[in-house]
Amino acid sequence: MSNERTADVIVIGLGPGGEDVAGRLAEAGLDVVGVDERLVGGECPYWGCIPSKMMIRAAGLLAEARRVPKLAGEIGYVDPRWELVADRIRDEATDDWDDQVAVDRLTGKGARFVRGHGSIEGRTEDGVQVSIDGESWTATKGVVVNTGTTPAIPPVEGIGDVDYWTNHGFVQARELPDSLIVLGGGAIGCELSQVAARFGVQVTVVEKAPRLLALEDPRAGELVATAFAEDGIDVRVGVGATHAEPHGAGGAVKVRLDDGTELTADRLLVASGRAVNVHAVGLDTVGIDPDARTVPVDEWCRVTDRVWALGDIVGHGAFTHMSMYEADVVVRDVLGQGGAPARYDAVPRVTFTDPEVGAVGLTERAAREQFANVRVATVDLGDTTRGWIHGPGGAGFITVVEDADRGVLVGATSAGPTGGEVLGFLALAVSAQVPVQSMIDMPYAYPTIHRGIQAALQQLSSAS
Ligand SMILES: Cc1cc2nc3c(=O)[nH]c(=O)nc-3n(C[C@H](O)[C@H](O)[C@H](O)COP(=O)(O)OP(=O)(O)OC[C@H]3O[C@@H](n4cnc5c(N)ncnc54)[C@H](O)[C@@H]3O)c2cc1C
Ligand SMILES: NC(=O)c1ccc[n+]([C@@H]2O[C@H](COP(=O)([O-])OP(=O)(O)OC[C@H]3O[C@@H](n4cnc5c(N)ncnc54)[C@H](O)[C@@H]3O)[C@@H](O)[C@H]2O)c1
Repeated sequence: MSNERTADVIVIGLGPGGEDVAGRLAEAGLDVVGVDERLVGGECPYWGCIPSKMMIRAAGLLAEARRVPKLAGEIGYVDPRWELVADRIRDEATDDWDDQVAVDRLTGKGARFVRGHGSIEGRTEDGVQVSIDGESWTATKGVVVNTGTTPAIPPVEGIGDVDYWTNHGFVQARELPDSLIVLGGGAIGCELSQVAARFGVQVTVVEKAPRLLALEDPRAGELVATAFAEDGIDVRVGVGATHAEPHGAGGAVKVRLDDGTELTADRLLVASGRAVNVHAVGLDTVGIDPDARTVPVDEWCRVTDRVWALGDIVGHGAFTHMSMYEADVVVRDVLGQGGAPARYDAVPRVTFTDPEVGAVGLTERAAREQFANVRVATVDLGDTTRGWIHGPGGAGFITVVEDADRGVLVGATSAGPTGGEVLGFLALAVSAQVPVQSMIDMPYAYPTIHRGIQAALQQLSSAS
């Protein structure tokens, strides 16, 4: 029996990266056990990226339809139907939150799958000991941890009495409320606020930082706030919630803000960041501070000897593409294949609001802290041919941040109708350290939005 509870590698948590690691190591011939207490694939396919982008696709169509009268004629009354989105999420995206396809994909690659709670118990000479729902297992070669995050519920008095939503409640909703207070104006808060508003919900966003998307270029938050005003969203920035309480039937809520304002709505959506639970997965038994906000790893995603961690918990960008990027690093390290270790100077990210906000590398502020000689230039899309042609929905900008001593970009933001796609060029430029002069000297197709990159680069020589 004990052999059944021994494997070469145990992967605890099968988010996008963990699933990839387990499958690839099994395909390479290792005896791999993948453990997940919920659904194989993690947050992204069932409650994150994919369902939220399905919502955004639908909400974007509504917004475009409403722009038709300004540019193309009459299409009549646009009547949003949330049930179409809810059905598509249930039937096409999540199989009604059933992961059988993903389990079969994983076991088809040769891995074993155990549904349960995994936790590291410590290390012995035989390997790393893992408890799976209380049963002891041994991983002779090592353990990979990809357990992700859970919503961080802010210390707002009374919030525990409120029947609030996190992303899970919103994604699984068959009906939207008439009104919604969104706590947090980061990526989740902004994307879901705009979806709700475009489906007719009266939305108020409360963000305690001075602006929306506070970690990005300040122009991005201002641009999104302007778009939100057009969507009828009430944006309150620089103010946090201090108290919340139920306010009638269902999930109705009353929220008090620290400026004394009281808001009421049919539902509260908490989107105020995410938390890592080191203790729950036993990383404290291998030396990690149980109160750590992220799990420190080296450039090969090693926590310590024979323990690797990847994805949101390592804190180098809570994105599916970073989880997959780190998965590749871990697979190569476990198999001793070498290659490039992880680097984080060109992390791309896109907030899929309309306008989309794409960014890579450093913001201007972060670059000025790191480099002595920084130049920054911004082009407004309205001043480019394609942005001007686009008309309604075409607002945006491209900002480039240069380390002038080396003549390379160290950061960039592209916000606009295709901000996430334009980002591809900028991400390559930052990652490969392409000389700014060679990007200025090349031709750019006309009239494209990405041609605005050249205009921004040309301004760098006269920028400071
Ligand atoms: C609404 C929303 C929208 C998003 N949109 C995007 C987007 O557009 N693009 C993007 O790149 N990212 C997006 N993200 C972020 C993205 O979902 C995560 O970065 C991604 O899922 C990677 O996370 P992860 O690899 O750390 O693991 P996760 O996806 O968090 O999965 C962790 C897994 O570990 C399991 N687990 C946890 N603890 C244990 C345990 N002790 N034992 C066993 N199993 C355990 C969980 O059940 C889960 O299945 C979004 C997130 C949200 C919430
Ligand atoms: N398009 C994407 O790639 C995408 C989409 C959604 C989520 N994500 C990932 O998921 C992660 C979590 O998203 P998130 O939006 O929850 O976190 P976040 O950290 O991006 O934003 C949370 C916001 O809530 C605010 N906040 C915290 N406490 C508050 C309070 N008491 N009152 C008012 N505001 C408060 C913070 O100031 C912050 O701006 C992100 O870091 C992102 O990496 C990515």
